[in-house]
Amino acid sequence: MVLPVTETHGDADSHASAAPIAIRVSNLSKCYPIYTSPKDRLLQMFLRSRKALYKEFWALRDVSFTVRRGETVAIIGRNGSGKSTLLQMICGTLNPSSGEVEVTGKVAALLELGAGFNPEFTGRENVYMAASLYGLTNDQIDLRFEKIATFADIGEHLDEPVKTYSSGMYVRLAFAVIAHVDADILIVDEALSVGDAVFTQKCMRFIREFQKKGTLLFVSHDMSSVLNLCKRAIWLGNGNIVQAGPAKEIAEAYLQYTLQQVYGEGAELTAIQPASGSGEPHQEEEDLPVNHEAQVPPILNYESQVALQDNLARANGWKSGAAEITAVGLAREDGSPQTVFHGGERVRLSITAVSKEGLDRPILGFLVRDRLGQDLFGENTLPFTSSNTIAVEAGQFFCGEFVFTLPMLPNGQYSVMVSVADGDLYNNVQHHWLHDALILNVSSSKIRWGLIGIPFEKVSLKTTS
Ligand SMILES: Nc1ncnc2c1ncn2[C@@H]1O[C@H](COP(=O)(O)OP(=O)(O)OP(=O)(O)O)[C@@H](O)[C@H]1O
Repeated sequence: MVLPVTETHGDADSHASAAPIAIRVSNLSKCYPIYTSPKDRLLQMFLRSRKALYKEFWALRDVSFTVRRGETVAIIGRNGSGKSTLLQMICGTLNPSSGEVEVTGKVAALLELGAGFNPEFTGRENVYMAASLYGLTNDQIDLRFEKIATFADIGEHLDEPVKTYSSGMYVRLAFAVIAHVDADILIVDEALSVGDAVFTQKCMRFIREFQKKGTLLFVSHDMSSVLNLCKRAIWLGNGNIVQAGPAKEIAEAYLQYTLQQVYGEGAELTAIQPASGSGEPHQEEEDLPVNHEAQVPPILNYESQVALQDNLARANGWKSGAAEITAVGLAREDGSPQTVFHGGERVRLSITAVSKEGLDRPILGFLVRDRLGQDLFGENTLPFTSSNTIAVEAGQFFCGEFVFTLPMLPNGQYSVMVSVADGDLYNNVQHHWLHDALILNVSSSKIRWGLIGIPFEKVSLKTTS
């Protein structure tokens, strides 16, 4: 295995069709009584069912589907479409008006801020309370507490009442608990997005690991997260299933629907089916305008600012003890320090490590990941040094440098994973791996589409006969 190594992402869905059913939702409905005045609500208590002083509001109506063990299924839909209502009934925190939910296995949920913890209790007390609700004994919680606290990483706030927590701290603790209760089914919603980049990455790593064996229901308005994590999606609208099927198909249909809502009736959007042979380009390659100039300035100012955050001391990861990364830095190409960079700028990324036991063929590598943990780009020293490898002795420091053009990234936070290994292309051993040694904060980016931007040199609009 050679650096940078892509961690294996769970592909549980590929065998999902043969797997037993983990969640069965049958004709599930939830009706809320809506009173025009509080007085009517009171009066209704006396009248019981003799006369209805309320209107019925069906938050969910006759919803049925199954999820097999090992599947990751997205639940999407506009605000108020019934997603939380459905998930609360799957968790057992809300009773259905009719229909049934059958769940095989232990369900743990990270649903909306505010759910779950007692605000008057400290974080520590809430961990014990929440974990015991998930069936853990006090002894089991004692044994796992350190891991939960390390995952949450909220320091001394753990002994303060939860009501004083920021939303990020709250989610950190809530996720740390559900990650350590041996859940078979996880339900995660948008609440996750309030965490910072380091925490979100930690959660995504946990989720990807969980996907290898567990069942996941993932609620999101972010279609790129849905496509990245899920193979199947269920679209809810006004309490009904609008469409269910492959995530790509559903996400595209949902996107078209939401765009239609934005455009209104003035423009009707129709789905386009590819005609046979439509994959062929309309123009021969040689007809396309080619710009031969070496350095063409971009016609738009795509500049995005990349602010650097050294996270080495707080980075998550693991080590064997044979070698350790001691510094990671991003500087100008000439090596001079800088804390704010621009997309398209030439930069130098350096990784310094120390050998503890002596390494025959050290390798240093890095990988830049977006907030969902998707690998964007990276490299390791091996392909460049295989013909003149260096050996390092115990106690010796060594440094790998990578000079490249910083790509233009959409706004957001990115983490830089770094690692040190020893070996060659076919046989190498990782010694120190840090998931988020550097954080890149990208702002003012004009890049709107895709994971990475490119500078467009020529864009035109003209009429053709
Ligand atoms: N206790 C309640 N009493 C009356 N109506 C309710 C109650 N709880 C939810 N609703 C209504 O049920 C509908 C579905 O709500 P739900 O919270 O499930 O939607 P959602 O899809 O999760 O929305 P969001 O994306 O905003 O979280 C909404 O119209 C909401 O106003």
